[in-house]
This record gives sequence, structure tokens and C-alpha cells, in this order.
Amino acid sequence: MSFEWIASHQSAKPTTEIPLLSSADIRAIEASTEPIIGQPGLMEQAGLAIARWVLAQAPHAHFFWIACGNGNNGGDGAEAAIHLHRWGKTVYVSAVKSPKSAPADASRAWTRLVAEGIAVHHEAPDSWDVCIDALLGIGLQRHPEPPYAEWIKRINQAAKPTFAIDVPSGLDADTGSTFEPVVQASATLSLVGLKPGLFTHQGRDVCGDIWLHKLGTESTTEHIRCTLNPTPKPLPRPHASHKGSFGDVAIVGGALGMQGAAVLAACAALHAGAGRVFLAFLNSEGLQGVGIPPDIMLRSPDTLPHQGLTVVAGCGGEHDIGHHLPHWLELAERLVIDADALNAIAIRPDLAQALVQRRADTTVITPHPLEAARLLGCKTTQIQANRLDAAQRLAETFQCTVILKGSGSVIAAPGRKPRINPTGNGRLAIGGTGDVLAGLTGTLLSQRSTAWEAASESCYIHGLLADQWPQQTTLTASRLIEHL
Ligand SMILES: NC(=O)C1=CN([C@@H]2O[C@H](COP(=O)(O)OP(=O)(O)OC[C@H]3O[C@@H](n4cnc5c(N)ncnc54)[C@H](OP(=O)(O)O)[C@@H]3O)[C@@H](O)[C@H]2O)[C@@H](O)CC1
Ligand SMILES: [K+]
Repeated sequence: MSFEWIASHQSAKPTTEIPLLSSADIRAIEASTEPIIGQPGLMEQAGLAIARWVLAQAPHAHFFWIACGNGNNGGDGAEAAIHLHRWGKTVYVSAVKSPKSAPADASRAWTRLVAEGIAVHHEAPDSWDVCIDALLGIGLQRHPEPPYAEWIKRINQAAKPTFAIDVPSGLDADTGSTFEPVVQASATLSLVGLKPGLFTHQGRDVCGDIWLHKLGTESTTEHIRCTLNPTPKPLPRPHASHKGSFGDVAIVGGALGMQGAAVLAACAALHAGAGRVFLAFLNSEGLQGVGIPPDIMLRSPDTLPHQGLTVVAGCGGEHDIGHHLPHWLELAERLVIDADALNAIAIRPDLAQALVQRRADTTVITPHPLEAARLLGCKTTQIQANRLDAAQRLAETFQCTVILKGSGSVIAAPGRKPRINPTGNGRLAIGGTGDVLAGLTGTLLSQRSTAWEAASESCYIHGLLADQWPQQTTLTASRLIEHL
């Protein structure tokens, strides 16, 4: 039996590419796990694992409220209660009354629990030290109904340590969307496999620390829905290098009054280690006060070199960027498309077609959910409802590599399984950090062999800077660059 710590609320740094499994695949693994006569079944193993895990997290707690739903998630809770009771803890087990009978595994757990002499209640206790949330797991399909909803609200109001079994009740394990109300867990123990919804959209805000116990099961490649973006390996910088070895990056953007965005992207490219950085403003009026380091070469968009160039287009380019896009979509050896450049593509079929014509491994687009919605002609809520699918649709539709920004940024490319980025936090939700990401991605794209690697590493590093940011210091885009 082994527990794996995966992520804290603020930080996750997987060294390997950890697989994430859909609930359908979890069910397939469960179904294919043959019970061994005389050995505990999966739910019994789950119960023991949960009891040990909760006790390790809250060793001095005495009174445990175990809130159980009518499905197998509740069965896990019942099994855990048996162990805690045997170990001398006070357990208060609440079960949801339902006209439907519980599934077979859970029914057996309830029979065992009653045989242990543990009382089953149908209401919440008045107070408790620790709550085990065994209300809803991967079977959640709609907003929690009474009494689930009331109990979830009680759990959250009490603000006591709360340990969620498999997923916090109310969280969609596949997408990270929540069906309110949702349990705010101190920690979550994911069973059998990790689910994507723990890591993207609203997942990170409700899971607390994330742990995994596989219960002795193994997943195969076909079970993998997506993976957690792993820690990148540093790029070797050989002694015999010259400035041409580390890529030429050009930022094309900065319409009137928006030049700062292009400067941020250029500075990010510079600090990320590009060999040479060019900055081509779409409008260079009123540049006084915009600090441009002397390391950056100013050009007009028409006088930029072509050969070997990685272009980052967008970055405060407003409407003007649309005039330059046909050129760079056709000629840039490598291309990062951000912000206003994406908005232009969303409304101009000729640009969209030119993007499709490019090779996916030379092109990265970096939409936030609203830009993604414009590109796919849908609503932002539809993007957020299934970020993995949305990122994959963008990759397939536009034949490019995608970074869908937001909590748990998704990296996708045609014909690949997406990655969810585990680094980053809400401090990045300020103006300018997207420009920094675009510039950083440009540098990595100029140096790495594929857009996939560049996009993955860029997301990871960008998020890591925010995770390592000192608590007492305000994070700004320009300060972020200095830490690259
Ligand atoms: N089988 C195994 O071997 C193993 C399974 N494992 C565990 O099983 C969990 C999955 O179990 P599950 O499939 O029974 O689903 P679960 O999450 O308990 O919910 C289903 C129940 O909730 C109800 N319900 C749903 N939504 C609702 C709502 N909004 N509001 C109110 N009710 C709602 C639904 O009612 P119905 O929709 O049928 O009316 C049904 O009664 C998984 O997460 C893991 O913890 C592990 O132990 C490993 C071994
Ligand atoms: K749960």
C-alpha cells in the first residue's frame, strides 16, 4: 500500500509525466480488477487507505464525522469508519437516505459497518473535529440535492479539517467544473488514479492537497486521458555557443497606447535567454517613458529579418496586427500567436486558413478562455465547462499547438494527449502576465525542437515563478520577467 503526494493547494512539481484518467477509465480499471478470494476487495482496500491517510493528517482528532452518500463513494466512507472505530476513534456516520438501494460493494460495506455495532444516522452531528467527505465521487451528475447540499454547506461553514474521498463532493472529476455547493476540502485522496478535474478550472481551489492511492491497480496507456505537465529539464548551454545558438525572437505588436505589452513580451524573451531579440512596434508614437533595455533591437515590422526568426505576434497589437498577420503566417519559421492576433484570426477566415496551412510543430497559440471562445465560435462558459476538449478542438481545428490559459492551463496539439500544467496560481491573474508568457514561449520555441516542448516548458516555468513568489511582495508582470 503506498500513498503518493501530488500537489499542495499552491504548488505541484511532478518530476515525471503523471497520467490523469477519466472517470470512465477509472470504472474500466475497477471492472477489470479481478477480486482475489480471501483478499480484501477494492472498496475494503480504499477504506483502510482512507482511514490511515486521515489519521496521518489529523493524528490528534477524536471525533470524526463521516458524511456518506448513497453510492460507492459513501461505501468507501463506511469502510473507513470501521477502521477508525476499531482504532478507538469516535465515528459519527451519516448516510443519505435514498429510495434506491446502494450498489453491491457499498451495500456490503454498510452490512459490515452495522455488524461492528456502529450506529448509522441520517442527519449531521452538531460538531466534529474532522469531516470525511464521502458524499459524492465520480458518480456526480448534477447539482447536489438535499440532503447532500445541506451537508456540504454545513461542512464548509464549520471550516474544520475536511478530507475528501476521491474528489470533493460537487466537483466534476473529468472537467474541474463544480456543481454548487461543493465541498472545500483540506486535502483530497484520489483513488485508483488521478482525475483531470482535480487540476484544472475550479479543481485546484477546492481539493486542498492532492494525494493518490492506486489500491494496487495499474493503468495502461489507453486509459490515459491526459497527463500532468512534468518539470522540464534545463537546456544545455554548451561552452562553444554564440548568440546565433539561442534563437532570434521578434515581437510584433504594440499599437498606439499598447506598446507596453510588446515591451513586456520582448523583455521576457530576452530574460528567457534568446540569442537576439527584435521589437517591432505597430505604432511607435508616444514611446517616452516606455523603458526598453538596450539589449533589444528596434525594427519596423517591414525590416525584420526572416531567416531563422521566431515571431511573437499579438501583444497589444489591437486591430493593426491583422494587417501583418498574412505575412508572418506564411513566412515566420516559428510563430507564437497571442491576444489581438487571435482575435483577428477569429473574425477572418483567410487568416484562419493560413494558420491551418502552417505546421503544428512550429506554431503555438496562447488563448485565454474568452479568446478561445471567439476562435471556436462559442461561449466562454462552454470553453470552461470542458477545458481539455476545448484545447484539443482548437489544436485540431487550427492545426497548431495550443496553450489554453487559466487555472490549470491546458497544452494540446493535434493527435496528442493533452497536458495540464500543475504550476501557477491566482497571482498570475493580472494584466501583462500573458505577454510575458508569449515572449517566454517565443524564446523556447526558437530553441526547442518542437512547439510541444516549448509550450509545455513555457507554461511550467511561468507558473513556477508565481508559485515561488514571496508572499509579501506584489507580483507584477515586469517583476516576473526579472525572475526568469
Ligand atoms: N466500485 C469500486 O470498485 C470502487 C469505487 N470507488 C468509489 O466509488 C465512487 C464512485 O461510486 P459511484 O459510481 O457509486 O458514484 P458516487 O460518486 O458514489 O455517486 C453515486 C450516487 O450519488 C447519487 N448522486 C449523483 N449525483 C447526485 C447529486 N448531484 N445529488 C444527489 N445525489 C447524487 C447517485 O444517485 P442517482 O443518480 O443514481 O439517483 C448515486 O446514489 C468513486 O468516486 C470512489 O469513491 C473506490 O472505492 C474504488 C473502488
Ligand atoms: K467525495
